[in-house]
Amino acid sequence: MDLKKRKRDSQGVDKSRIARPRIDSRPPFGRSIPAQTNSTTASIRINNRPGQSTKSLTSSSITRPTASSSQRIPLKDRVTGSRSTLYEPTTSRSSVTQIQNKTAKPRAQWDLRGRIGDMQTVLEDNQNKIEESSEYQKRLMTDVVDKRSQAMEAARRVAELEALKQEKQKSFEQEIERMKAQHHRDNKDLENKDKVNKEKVDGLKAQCIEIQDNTIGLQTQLDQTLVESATLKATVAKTSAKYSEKDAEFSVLRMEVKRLDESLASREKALEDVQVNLKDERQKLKSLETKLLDEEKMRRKLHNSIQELKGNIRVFCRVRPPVASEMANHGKVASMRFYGDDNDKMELSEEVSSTLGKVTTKSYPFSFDKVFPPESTQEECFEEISQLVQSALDGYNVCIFAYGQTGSGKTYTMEGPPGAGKGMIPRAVQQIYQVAQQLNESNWHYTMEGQFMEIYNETVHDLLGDCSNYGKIKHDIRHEKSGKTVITDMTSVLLDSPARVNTMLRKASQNRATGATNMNERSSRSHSVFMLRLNGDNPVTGERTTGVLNLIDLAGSERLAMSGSTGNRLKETQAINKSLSCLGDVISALLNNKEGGHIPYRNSKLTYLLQNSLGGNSKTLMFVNISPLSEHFNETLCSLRFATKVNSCRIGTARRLTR
Ligand SMILES: Nc1ncnc2c1ncn2[C@@H]1O[C@H](COP(=O)(O)OP(=O)(O)OP(=O)(O)O)[C@@H](O)[C@H]1O
Repeated sequence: MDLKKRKRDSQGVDKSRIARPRIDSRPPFGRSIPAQTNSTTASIRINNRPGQSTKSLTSSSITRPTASSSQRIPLKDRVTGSRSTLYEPTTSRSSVTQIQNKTAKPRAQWDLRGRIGDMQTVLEDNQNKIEESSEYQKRLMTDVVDKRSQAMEAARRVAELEALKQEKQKSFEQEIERMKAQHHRDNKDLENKDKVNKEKVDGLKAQCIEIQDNTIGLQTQLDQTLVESATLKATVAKTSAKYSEKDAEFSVLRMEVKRLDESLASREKALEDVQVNLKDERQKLKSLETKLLDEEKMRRKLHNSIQELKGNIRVFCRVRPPVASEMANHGKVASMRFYGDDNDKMELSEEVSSTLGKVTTKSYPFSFDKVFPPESTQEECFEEISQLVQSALDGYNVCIFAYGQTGSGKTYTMEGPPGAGKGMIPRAVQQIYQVAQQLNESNWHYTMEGQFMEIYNETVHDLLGDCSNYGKIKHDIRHEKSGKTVITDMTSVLLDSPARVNTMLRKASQNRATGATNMNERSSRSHSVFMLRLNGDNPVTGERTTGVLNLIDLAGSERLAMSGSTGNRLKETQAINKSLSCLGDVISALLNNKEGGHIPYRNSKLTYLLQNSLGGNSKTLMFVNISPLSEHFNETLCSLRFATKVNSCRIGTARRLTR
């Protein structure tokens, strides 16, 4: 049923069902219902809805039982479709006849009594039926009431269903709207996704193209690799062939190895014998080492004895050659003669005119430990002093001076130009390195520290320090009880290679140049002292030594009268002369050699600095440098006389310094 029709019907009870139940034309009894029975009316009031008019049901609208039916047939409820519990009356007229037929024969006309009796029976029967019908009607009425309440219930249910339907419809519509909106959004999303996917697809296409390009490239590489692979295969085949050859060679070698193994076994046997011999040899070597140490000690002792025999203070005289500039200026060379079996004598001579005008030659003979004529080389000079360097390594204090007038060759002798002409300082250091290495074999290990200072106008300057501090720091000299001389704030350089010495000399030269406007001038007017401290350590014997090698380039020794100086220069010259004179005094005092006698070391900075190198425990060598020119004759004479004085000085037996 469509919704509209159902809505219309929901206004009241379905009249088609209620008002027009299917009427069975058959009477409910076995015979026709009498007319008076039909006239029986039952009025039923039906309340469809509040406010609706009450409709009445007549008996005609009630189903009647068919006349022919003698069965009890349940009536079907037309509204609910369920079977009714009402049953029609079963008694009928024919049944009366049947009773008569069963009980007796048909009554004769005359049998009024019998016939009245039959009629009474029929009457009673009819009365029963009427009662039944009345009850049946009552039941029908009850049934109608039930049906009506069912109809109302059904109508209420229909209304509820209608409301539910409305509600559902509304929710359906909302759901449809929501779904439409969702659908719209989904569409949008899909469009966006589609767009993104398109972009991705485009990207993938581009990648695809790139991959295709790469694939082509790789294909090309693959082709090349295949070609290379083919080449390699060919190479492998060749190598395999070679390998076979080598394998064969290897077999031969294996046999050789086997042979060598056998040989090795025999050699191992021989080695064992050698090891036994070696053990013996080691023992011998050990005893030889001990012997060597003893001999080294003996060598030192003998070396020192020789030095002592030679004198702990020695004087060498060196005459420099005339330089080119002097010859160009028509310089005249003084007359000198060098002689003596040991090249230890020289004679200066000059022509002297008497008051009568007679010219005679006056000679001045001198004898020193060694005399080096102008042609002597640096190497020859060093040969003579190398033994003193050895003494410094052995732990003695050694002092080597260069004394002479300005320009006599002191700096040349001490430092010299680089290369073959190098002077005593670089040669001494070089020898020390060499000897120190040799002494390593006798378990002696040496370290060297160098200090380079200048004494100018009785003030000590550090030539290895910061040049900006030059002349600003006051350096004090202290002598420790151990015999070590300490100069405060003085730079000390570890000289672990000969190259370091050259660097150090350059630095000293630069600092000297900084301190003076004219370097040559300054070097002439100051004493420079290179102090090399040598620390030896022998862990085997436990011996430790400290030797000091002092190499001193003295200031020009020219006399005050000769220098013709004034002002500052005069002051400088006085300071130089004082210090040189003090040096002479110290040497004279040492010459007197009185035990415990006063030695005036403190009278000058130079002698105080060299106190420990000029005393009894030291070895001193003085180079007297002289000029070959006759114009310097008198100064040369003075220098040689000073040197002779020094040479006659015999310093007491030297003592070795031990730490
Ligand atoms: N044995 C030598 N052989 C060659 N040239 C030398 C020799 N001795 C010195 N000379 C040269 O003589 C000149 C002066 O020498 P040097 O500067 O060493 O003298 P000096 O005594 O140190 O002078 P100063 O007191 O001014 O320092 C220099 O040109 C130097 O090269």
